[in-house]
Amino acid sequence: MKVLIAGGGTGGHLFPGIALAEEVVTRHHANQVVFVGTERGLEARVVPQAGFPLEFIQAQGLKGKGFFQLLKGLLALPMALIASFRILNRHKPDVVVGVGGYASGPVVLAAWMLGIPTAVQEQNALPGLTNKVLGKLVKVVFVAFDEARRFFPEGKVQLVGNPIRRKLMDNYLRSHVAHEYFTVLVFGGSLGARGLNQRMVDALEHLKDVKEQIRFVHQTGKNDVERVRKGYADQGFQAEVVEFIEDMSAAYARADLVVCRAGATTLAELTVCKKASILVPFPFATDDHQAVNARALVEAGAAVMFREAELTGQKLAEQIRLLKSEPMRLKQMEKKAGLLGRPEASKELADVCVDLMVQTYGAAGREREPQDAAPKTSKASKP
Ligand SMILES: CC(=O)N[C@H]1[C@@H](OP(=O)(O)OP(=O)(O)OC[C@H]2O[C@@H](n3ccc(=O)[nH]c3=O)[C@H](O)[C@@H]2O)O[C@H](CO)[C@@H](O)[C@@H]1O
Repeated sequence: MKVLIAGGGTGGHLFPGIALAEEVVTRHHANQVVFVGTERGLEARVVPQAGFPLEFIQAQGLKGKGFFQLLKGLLALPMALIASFRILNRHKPDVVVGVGGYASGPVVLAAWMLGIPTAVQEQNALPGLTNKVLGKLVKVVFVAFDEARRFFPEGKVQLVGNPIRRKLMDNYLRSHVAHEYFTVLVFGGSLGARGLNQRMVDALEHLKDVKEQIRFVHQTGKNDVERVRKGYADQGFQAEVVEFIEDMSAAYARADLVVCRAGATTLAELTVCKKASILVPFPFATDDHQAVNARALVEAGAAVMFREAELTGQKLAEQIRLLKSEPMRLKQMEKKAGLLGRPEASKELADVCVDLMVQTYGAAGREREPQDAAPKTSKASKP
């Protein structure tokens, strides 16, 4: 089976795609995955690192950018479609899955026009514009929140959760590694969050009395690392402050408490890794979708949420102190987070991809050019 995954931009869109890709290629040695993204997205760095081929198209967003940006985006669409047709004709995928982000729209649209089976994966409780439009065309819409169902045609929706990268899945079985100090992991989605960085630095002066008992691992995003590092140092706290955490699995495993945004992929990871969290949704997310995402965890008792506008450093410090002082409550929150986890999401997505391929091309998949074909011996047992 060959799956083409389109989209990316940020980690929240890309990493569920990587998780699906990992599942597909581990199922059978002849299975292949190719990604299509944009040169300015996170995929340009992460996909090659993960060992998957990546094609680029030039694509732009259409929503919320003003009239000229909209016009620019619309004018760029025909070129993006032509590039997508070329890529699809070259790779001849059995299934195309859009994960959101700029490249997703044109590639999934082109695949649909060519009669290739298509699906989209919507990570959030409130879908973005592209997925709402594509949802009308594709065969299957994967959602992670029940709230997202109502935006898509009935009968196409499959509620499977957000796929989690393989390395993070290790935490499903072993969510803690031994460590000496109470450890707080602070991160602001894949790009970091200045607002959250500031609140955390402001909180430190209210945590001085427990500074010997507490450690921080803090991801800042670009251009804020020095300022935040200095913030911890000035107050005498031990903290690992980095721009981006490559190994989130290790970071979660060490964390007793997570302070973060409420991006959908982050939340899926918190539940699979069974982590208690303080959530501060990104206040400018389209339709406030991060707050809606967060609600599921808050209502289940797995997290507490603060709106950024109402969160002072002092309030954040009080909440950290409170949770640190109540290990039983933290354990309960972890348990409740775990109950929401969907560790099988990538498997379920991959199963549906196989079904889509079989329905359209039969069990052997599409005929390919010899250099691209699966080894002869394996064809009978595909996928
Ligand atoms: C500002 C914005 O619109 N953000 C959106 C974006 O968020 P964003 O890209 O921030 O995505 P999420 O918070 O959902 O996921 C972040 C991902 O990045 C990984 N990670 C994070 C930090 C780090 O240092 N290293 C690392 O690997 C996390 O493990 C996770 O896999 O996509 C999400 C999923 O559609 C949406 O819910 C968010 O609202």
